[in-house]
Amino acid sequence: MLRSFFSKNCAGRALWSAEKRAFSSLSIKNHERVLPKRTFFKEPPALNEIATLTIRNGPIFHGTSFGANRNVSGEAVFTTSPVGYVESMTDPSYKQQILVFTQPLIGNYGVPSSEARDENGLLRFFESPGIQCAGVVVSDVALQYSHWTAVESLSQWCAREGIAAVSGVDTRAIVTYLREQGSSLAKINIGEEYDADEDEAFTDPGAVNLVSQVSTREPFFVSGGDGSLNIAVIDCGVKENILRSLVSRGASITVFPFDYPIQQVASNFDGIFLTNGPGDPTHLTKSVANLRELIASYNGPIMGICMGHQLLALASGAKTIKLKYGNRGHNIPALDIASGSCHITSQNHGYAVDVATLPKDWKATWINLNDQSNEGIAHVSRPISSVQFHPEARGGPMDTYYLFDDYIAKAKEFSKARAAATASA
Ligand SMILES: NC(=O)CC[C@H](N)C(=O)O
Repeated sequence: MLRSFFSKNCAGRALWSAEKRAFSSLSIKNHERVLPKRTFFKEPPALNEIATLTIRNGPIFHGTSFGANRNVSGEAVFTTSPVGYVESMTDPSYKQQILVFTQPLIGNYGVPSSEARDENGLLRFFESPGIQCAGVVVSDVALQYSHWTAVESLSQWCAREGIAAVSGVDTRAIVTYLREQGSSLAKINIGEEYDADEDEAFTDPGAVNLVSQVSTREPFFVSGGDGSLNIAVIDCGVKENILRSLVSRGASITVFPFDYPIQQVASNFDGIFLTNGPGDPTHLTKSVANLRELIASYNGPIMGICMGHQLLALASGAKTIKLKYGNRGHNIPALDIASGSCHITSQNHGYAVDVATLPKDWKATWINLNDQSNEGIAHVSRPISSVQFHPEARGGPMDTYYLFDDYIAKAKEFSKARAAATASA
């Protein structure tokens, strides 16, 4: 039975009516994240203009612009992914970051349509409705493109979305600097004029709650399977492929804003899922407090990915740390401690769980074989676990897809147990 809670406005938001069926598509809008309106720009790409990447207290790189005629600021980070620039750039976890690609040629297969949907009504090619990073830096951009899904070039896409883009710089030198000095604040200026010393022009994404900028404003529902398996997703900036991975396995999902008091409605669900998201997890004090109550009161399976992993760790009482330059790529080896097997994983994070601070009823389950940082935790006796890497991939290898199968199996088991308990009550 759905409680009247749903009809209340618990976080200053209008929620759907309790009188309607709990998870019916009649009661809430299907398949749409409620996000601030996107602004599109009409100007063509600023091609052949000088573009300057200035790293705060660091080197300055002059190249050529191929995106919007706008100056941007953010945190410069690098990714070693050879492909998947569309997926990376639309991943909300890259919010306010300037993404440097180590792959020398980017853009050669163009950009697919943002409108395309799959059979469940989810975005087909994008990980969110549009570009999330602030800017991109590449060694060489392909202005000519060819792919059956492509509708425009990387350059046209960046211009339309107001994203600054630089090519013709030595990305090896940038990456060498970032590896030695750590992820750094940076800005991209288009045109001849730039002021390397103008400190206030550097915005620090680590200083603010970025999740509130990318999480859905309202809960939404996506129907999957026969409707009997219901998962609640806490959206910290969810990648569409997390939603696809749940729905394609037969789950109906209700996606909640990041700070929603999930512990108050959790008993309606067969499992809770915590998503990826941008920025420093310690800003999300409300979400952590909600999770702490959830863990204390809910017996179903809880799974977290990346930001979700870090939030779960904070809720358990552990701490997170900022890594020097993070892990971003599609080729990162992670060891499953229990089985002793190594999997190649997709990653995008700057923070990590400090495994030394894990309370005794939690254990580390995965380790990064490049830098030995934590890649996963689990509760010692309950079906609660999370991973730092991205089992949903997109882009990247699908080696750890099976973690979704395991989670869905646990949710089905819990669903049966719930049904049996209700029947005998
Ligand atoms: N992809 C993610 O969820 C990233 C988590 C967090 N923002 C970090 O950088 O560590």
